[in-house]
Amino acid sequence: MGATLVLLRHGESEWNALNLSTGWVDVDLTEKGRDEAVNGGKLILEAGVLPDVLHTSLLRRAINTAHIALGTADRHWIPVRRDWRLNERHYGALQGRNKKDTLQTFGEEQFNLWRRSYDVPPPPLADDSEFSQVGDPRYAGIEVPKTECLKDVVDRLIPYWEGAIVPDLRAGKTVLVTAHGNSLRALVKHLDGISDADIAALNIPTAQPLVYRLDDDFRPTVAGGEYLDPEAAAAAAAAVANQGK
Ligand SMILES: O=C(O)[C@@H](CO)OP(=O)(O)O
Repeated sequence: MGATLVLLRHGESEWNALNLSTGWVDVDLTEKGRDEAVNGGKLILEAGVLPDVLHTSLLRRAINTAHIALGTADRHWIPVRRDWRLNERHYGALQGRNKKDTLQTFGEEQFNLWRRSYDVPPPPLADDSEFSQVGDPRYAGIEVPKTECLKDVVDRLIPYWEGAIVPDLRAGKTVLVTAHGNSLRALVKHLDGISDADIAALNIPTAQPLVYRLDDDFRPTVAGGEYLDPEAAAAAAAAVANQGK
């Protein structure tokens, strides 16, 4: 039968604009980020990949991107599920730190390991840090991470993929997932079977819809999916890759 999945990273956030590592810190979109979300919604509308259901993280940059994009596509009314398992990777003690400063202080090799390796988490964040989410009511009932590597994100995200998103796809719904650079890297790694080494080179651009047509086993029919605006997506992904330099 086949199913359609649309992945959308949030538009530029206030901390993207300041080049700060963000993770679970709940910053909003910039004006540019809101414009990017409108553009993402237009692309979705023009391509006719109209979502029937939305899955988002618990972070306002993803929630607001979905709200704006779906409003633009006239699909603001579809049902929504929000889950912490779609949150950005927790950036540990790097949350709130400038990426360029981190690179200069610790060197490029360590910076790249923390930023893009599969299994090296940044140092843990202290619970009493102003950037900690411990005690935030939205995470009642779960143990808030102190840091995460991409493997940790895969481990917490796949149960949600299998338990919440796949059932919607199986029911024939077109599913929109609005999430984050690294939580979407984790999902794409799983979908495309990307190796632990190769995932380091993958960057997800802000607010560029990425469409996966899936087969009956929920595997991509086209490896890597298809960006609705491939040129803009490639340029924006290259800009993400170069943050810190
Ligand atoms: O700061 C973050 O949480 C992420 C996404 O914005 O950054 P990076 O691309 O460096 O992993």
